Amino acid sequence: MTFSETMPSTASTQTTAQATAHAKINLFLHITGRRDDGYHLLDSLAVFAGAADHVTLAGPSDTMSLTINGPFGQGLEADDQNLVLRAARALQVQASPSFNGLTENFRLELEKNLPVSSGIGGGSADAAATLRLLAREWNVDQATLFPIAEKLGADVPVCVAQRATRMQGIGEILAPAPILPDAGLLLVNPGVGVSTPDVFRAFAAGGGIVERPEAFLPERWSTAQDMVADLNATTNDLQAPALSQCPVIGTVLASIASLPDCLLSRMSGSGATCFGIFPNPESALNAARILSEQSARLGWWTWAGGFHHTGSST
Ligand SMILES: C[C@@](CO)(OP(=O)(O)O)[C@H](O)COP(=O)(O)OP(=O)(O)OC[C@H]1O[C@@H](n2ccc(N)nc2=O)[C@H](O)[C@@H]1O
Ligand SMILES: Nc1ncnc2c1ncn2[C@@H]1O[C@H](COP(=O)(O)OP(=O)(O)O)[C@@H](O)[C@H]1O
Repeated sequence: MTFSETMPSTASTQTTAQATAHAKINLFLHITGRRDDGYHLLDSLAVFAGAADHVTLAGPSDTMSLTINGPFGQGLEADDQNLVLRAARALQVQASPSFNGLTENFRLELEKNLPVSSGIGGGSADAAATLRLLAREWNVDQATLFPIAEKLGADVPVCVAQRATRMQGIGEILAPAPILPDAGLLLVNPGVGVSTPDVFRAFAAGGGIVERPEAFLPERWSTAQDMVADLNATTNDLQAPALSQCPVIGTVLASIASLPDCLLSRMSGSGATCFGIFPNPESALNAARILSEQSARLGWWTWAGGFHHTGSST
């Protein structure tokens, strides 16, 4: 983590620790099989955007507690089901034998900037950020976080790593991904939550798994154009089923595709957030400016910038 992610100082003398929970984007998502428990096997290239939530240790407390603020905080309960508290408690159990005078309970604060249930793994990223943050505080080795992460959700392990990763299985098999170019990224969410189970159900009902050769990925992409040339041979298998549940996704995809310099327009995860790839962050910001009148009128959330290039622990 960078210094600014981990140790911002408050106005008072107290020092707080913070971790950044970057949005996960599935640049492609192929469904390759199904497990006996009904979960679908994936082959996906997960990358991270500059857009992020923030989790802060706001001070010691009698119990592990959570407050939520930020533009998407309303409607998200700070209860035992919140992935921040679930992650904190899961790690607490593992770390407890070695507390030795360390603070065991914290007031946690979540700044919720990412739309909820939107295919960019905000809850998973929050859980992963909480694990990384408390692991630092309690001197827990980051490598031991992965088994805990897996139990919290299919996307949590990749969010612990928080670097471009090829994910397989249901998200527990992680392999290195190509080094990414300095491409531009535009995210657009139409403000409609999509149910992940419903989208997987619609996928199965719509014909299910397509046999195809495994996607080819090089060691690096030097330009956004090179990356998109390879991504054009891939798809998001959940896009059509999500569109059948939530037709506005089609409008979002077409709007992104019509923007100047857009190289690719696609949905992330189970939706409804869609992304556009642009030659560089400046062209993505320019595209967001052009879209701003339409997105304000329709109540769409947008974010423009680049990839988060650094892994979580650097
Ligand atoms: C589709 C992906 C791709 O990265 O992203 P999101 O749309 O969530 O961002 C993930 O695999 C989502 O993982 P996650 O968000 O943890 O899913 P969960 O809440 O555990 O799953 C909700 C439900 O979706 C179905 N499900 C989920 C994942 C999977 N590989 N196969 C499934 O069939 C199951 O019915 C499961 O009960
Ligand atoms: N901190 C959190 N942020 C977002 N969602 C959360 C959080 N904790 C629990 N959830 C629940 O997790 C589910 C998935 O949320 P999210 O990760 O935003 O979806 P997606 O992976 O589709 O973007 C939602 O039903 C939400 O209520």
